[in-house]
Amino acid sequence: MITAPEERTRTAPEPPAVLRLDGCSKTYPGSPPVQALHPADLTVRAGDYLTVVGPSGSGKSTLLNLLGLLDRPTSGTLTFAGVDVAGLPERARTALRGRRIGFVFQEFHLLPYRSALENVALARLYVTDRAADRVRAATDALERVGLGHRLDASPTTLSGGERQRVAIARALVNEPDLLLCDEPTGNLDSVTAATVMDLLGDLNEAGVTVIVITHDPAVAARAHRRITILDGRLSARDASGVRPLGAERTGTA
Ligand SMILES: Nc1ncnc2c1ncn2[C@@H]1O[C@H](COP(=O)(O)OP(=O)(O)OP(=O)(O)O)[C@@H](O)[C@H]1O
Repeated sequence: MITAPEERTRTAPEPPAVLRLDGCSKTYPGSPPVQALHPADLTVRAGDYLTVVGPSGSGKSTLLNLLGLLDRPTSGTLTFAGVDVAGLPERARTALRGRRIGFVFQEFHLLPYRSALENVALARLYVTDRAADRVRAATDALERVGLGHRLDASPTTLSGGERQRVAIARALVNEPDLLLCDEPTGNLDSVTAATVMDLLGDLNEAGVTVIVITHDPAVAARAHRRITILDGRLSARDASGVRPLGAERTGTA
């Protein structure tokens, strides 16, 4: 079939949104209350690699807790994989989080008396009670992060970089829609940190949607999209610098 020129030049449709914030804000109660996140709009699409960078106290943890469905916004709507999650009951939010978001933290949070394989396989209890499936998926995930030869190793015998790889394998084991990383290199020396960031880049190249929250501009520079957070306000940053903010809202990124 001959394709009309206008069809050939038509741009590909945008990938689906994994996560959408529409006017999401967060105010912690107290006297006085603390507005940690001003109303913000943000869309994260399948295959994105996005970093949120900001100094201490700027609102990074507040945003991470919202993006990871660990907390609810004070106002606005938050949609994850097409589901409006702000009003979901806690049990449904926990299920969504366990199955569809992989978390990577600065402190690796591995169980010291379990092998690498067991640490990863345990996370798959969210999706199956079949032990053989859990072992297979955990083996695949550890191979994916280059640790197929250390399945039986205890985390206590692994280096910091290897521990973080196990944590990344654990985050991947349920094939999540989103990998959400909170200061993933915070406990690593700069050389090891670079290898972990290389791994996150490779995973993104392979199609994994990645968000990294960090105070480290070098880590942030790895991403295709960079969001800055300052005093609870988001702004978008790309190679050309800070983009002007949306006129109607200060937090459109
Ligand atoms: N539970 C809470 N109650 C009241 N205020 C809070 C609460 N949690 C955070 N805050 C305040 O909200 C603001 C943003 O805090 P947040 O922890 O999100 O920042 P952060 O960028 O993650 O900081 P850091 O890098 O130091 O961890 C800060 O002023 C903080 O004091």
